[in-house]
Amino acid sequence: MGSSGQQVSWKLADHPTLPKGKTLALIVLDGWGEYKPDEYNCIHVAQTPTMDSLKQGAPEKWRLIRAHGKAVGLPTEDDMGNSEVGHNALGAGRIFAQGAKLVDIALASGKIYEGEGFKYISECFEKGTLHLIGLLSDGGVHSRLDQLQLLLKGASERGAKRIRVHILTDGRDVLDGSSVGFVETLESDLAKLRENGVDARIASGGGRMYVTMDRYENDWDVVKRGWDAQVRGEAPHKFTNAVEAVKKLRENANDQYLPPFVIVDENEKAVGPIEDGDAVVTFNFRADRMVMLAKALEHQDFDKFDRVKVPKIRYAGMLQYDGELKLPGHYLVSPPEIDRTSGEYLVHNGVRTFACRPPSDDPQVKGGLMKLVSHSIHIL
Ligand SMILES: O=C(O)[C@@H](CO)OP(=O)(O)O
Repeated sequence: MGSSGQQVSWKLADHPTLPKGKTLALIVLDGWGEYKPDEYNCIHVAQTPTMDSLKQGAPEKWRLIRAHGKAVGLPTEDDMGNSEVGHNALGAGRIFAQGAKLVDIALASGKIYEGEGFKYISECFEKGTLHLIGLLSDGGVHSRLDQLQLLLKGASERGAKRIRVHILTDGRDVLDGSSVGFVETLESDLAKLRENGVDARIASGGGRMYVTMDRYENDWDVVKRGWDAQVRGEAPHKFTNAVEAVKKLRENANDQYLPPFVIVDENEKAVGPIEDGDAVVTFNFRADRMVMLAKALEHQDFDKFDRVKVPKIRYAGMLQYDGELKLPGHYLVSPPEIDRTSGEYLVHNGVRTFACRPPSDDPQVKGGLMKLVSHSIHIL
């Protein structure tokens, strides 16, 4: 059965030019591409004899494929590609809407608020606080500021009376230093919510590479630093204002590596630690750098660091980040369901495949390009 529910044949017709029985290599070069041939294009400027000879040796066979924008299921042509969307799109043979686009559609139609995930967290709005944790930028790779803004508006209109945002500054998908402007924009949105009677504030923060957004269980201390600030309200730096915090901490670190900070009131008390009865949403749509926090928030038997305090909360991800682990169990938007990948077709047609990939790409590749199938050999 295909995703439409129709019975679809696995049979592949013979290729018109590729000979049968010969070995074929598919090699993915991360970060390689063609663009305007000017002095700022490092691939154009570099000496690339092998690629040049491949291109010039058989120009009739040379093709360019798009790895960004609508061609890979992103919302607009201005959206840059990235490893997750690339791995999902390669080999699918069709364009699947990716996380960013699925969230846009769900927010625009309002369906996000009708889903099980939102209903689940909104049970806490009457008595508890809604915490939103995620990357604060308009990079569009892991999250987007405009989606956070819509979620803040939508949640407050649907009963959230107390909201705390735990920000992670970017400087990787966007220019270093842009964090200050993003925090100012968020602060002015939160001020408007306060004018309308919603107690909305930034509660904590830190740079994405130093706080929270580690991936593939590389360094649990990164997640712990975030946990201490977000859940326990503890961090080495305390400020009463988030713009001031980011400006001050940037004197010694760039956006990606800002140390963790908490926002405190006039009595030095953290304004927004996560407590029993609260709701938590991680608003990144991209999975890889949210999975570790999702485990810490959701797993009862978590043992990667001492959480000290484990509040009883209702937690939902923007998307479900790991389909195999069903993590998290509650989510606001369903992730893309990528089926019938080229790897599956090859297996069904008796073509043996050998796949070799870096372990770091494992979760993404498993879902897309080479979806693990029983007859292929995968080497990490
Ligand atoms: O480091 C990451 O998380 C992203 C950029 O945000 O890079 P890549 O898509 O190459 O994994």
